[in-house]
Amino acid sequence: MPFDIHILSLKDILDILLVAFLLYKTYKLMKSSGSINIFIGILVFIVIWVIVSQVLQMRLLGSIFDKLVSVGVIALIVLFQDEIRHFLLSLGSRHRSNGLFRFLKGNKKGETQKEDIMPIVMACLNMSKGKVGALIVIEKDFPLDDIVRTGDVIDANVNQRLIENIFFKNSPLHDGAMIISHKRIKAAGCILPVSHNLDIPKELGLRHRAALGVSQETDAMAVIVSEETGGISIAYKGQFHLKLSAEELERMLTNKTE
Ligand SMILES: Nc1ncnc2c1ncn2[C@@H]1O[C@H](COP(=O)(O)OP(=O)(O)OP(=O)(O)O)[C@@H](O)[C@H]1O
Repeated sequence: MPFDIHILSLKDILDILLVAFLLYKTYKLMKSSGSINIFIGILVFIVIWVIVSQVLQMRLLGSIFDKLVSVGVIALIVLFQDEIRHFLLSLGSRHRSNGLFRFLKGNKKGETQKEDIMPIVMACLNMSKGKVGALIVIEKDFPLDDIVRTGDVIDANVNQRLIENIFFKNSPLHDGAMIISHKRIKAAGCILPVSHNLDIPKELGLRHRAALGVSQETDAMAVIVSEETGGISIAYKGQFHLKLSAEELERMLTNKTE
């Protein structure tokens, strides 16, 4: 068979770059959801498959691997439905609202009002001083109605004293998460999906895991005040931003980090 010399065209380079980008995105997604070993396993399988069927051209083993790959795609979709949903969500939400929070919707693009986030910032700072544990989830484009249903609906203005009151240790609603949407405290005492990421530091317990979980499955931002240390952290897009100062918290909430 004559050797086919093929000069790389611009399209090929673009093709390679896109595949590299997709692989990188998949790697990051798998890492944040704690499925990195599965990702490495799949890569190893693909390499073996390519060697067996393309390089060595072993027909019998190659055809078995081909069959496995065609069934495997469906298995992967079932296995990674959450990750795929998160990936599509992050692709979609990037092109909408330019990072403005849904609870601030109603403001024009780029007009995030400081007074809208200050009650949250001030409440978190006070709860941090008093070591009152809190978990506040701010909805963006992905609707959190299913999560709201797990708690008690409040539907009140975002108000510093109300936030502190809800998380006060003996309050009936202090357990679980508060959901803020459309500039309103929608609900409290809500149950969030817990992240199964194995890389989460041991000292971070369920409150932090739940915050990371919701940030992996939706595009919401979760603010955590630690009951143990008083530290304020944010989970966003499957990543922790730990031990934030007041300025950092304010900056992240006004979404200047985007
Ligand atoms: N799935 C969940 N959804 C919402 N809230 C949760 C969930 N799991 C735990 N919590 C909240 O976290 C609290 C338990 O926090 P835990 O001490 O395990 O977490 P932590 O991350 O170590 O935080 P802290 O630093 O405040 O102790 C529970 O009382 C509850 O209010």
